[in-house]
Amino acid sequence: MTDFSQIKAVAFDLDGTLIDSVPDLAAATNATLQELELPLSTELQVRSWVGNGAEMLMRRALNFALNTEVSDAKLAACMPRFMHFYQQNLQQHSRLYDNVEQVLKQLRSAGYQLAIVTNKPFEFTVPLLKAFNLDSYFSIVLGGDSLAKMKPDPLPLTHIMQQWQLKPEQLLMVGDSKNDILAAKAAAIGSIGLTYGYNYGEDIGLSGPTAVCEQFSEISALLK
Ligand SMILES: O=C(O)COP(=O)(O)O
Ligand SMILES: [Mg+2]
Repeated sequence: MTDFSQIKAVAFDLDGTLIDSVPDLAAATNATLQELELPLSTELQVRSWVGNGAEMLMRRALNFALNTEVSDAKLAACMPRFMHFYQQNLQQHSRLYDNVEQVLKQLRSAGYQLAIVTNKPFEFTVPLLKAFNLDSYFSIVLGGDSLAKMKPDPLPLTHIMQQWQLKPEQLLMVGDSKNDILAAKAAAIGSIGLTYGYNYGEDIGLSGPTAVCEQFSEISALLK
């Protein structure tokens, strides 16, 4: 039986964990591809390309559309367009997963400190949290570009442990992707893997999280 009794703080992933953001990410990806007169991506493809930040999403989309490795220069030229399109429609078609707000409220009332550790660029992270009225739950918010390295590097998690003076057994990572689980392992902390998210179409259980949940609501039973 997994023992989370020492946990004092929880770091949450964002895309595929709290928010199903792929519909808007796909729209911004396709608006960028359309401008370049390239073939468009399906939402299913974009689901399998999310996980390593906006630039990697666009790199994967361009590699597929061009049927070859995109040059760094071409990718760099496209990024401002993607950022522009995504900024315009961050929450048009995105939605909160079931019971997210309820569980966050419960955890805060129970005294847990909560953080966001996402690979999404920081400039989109806070507006998206605000759009869904979630910003007040988190006292640390880290985007993929907030520190020198993003998940699966442990740096965002070790940063939180330093900020909040936590031992590894006191911090838990909750996410949908192997990047979340690998970052947690590298930081020597526990993790919960959620099965409903993206994870490149792979089973999150294969990454070996401490526990696997099928629904966000199951987290409250693990953290009493
Ligand atoms: O934007 C991404 O690529 C992934 O974001 P996440 O780390 O919140 O899942
Ligand atoms: Mg995710």
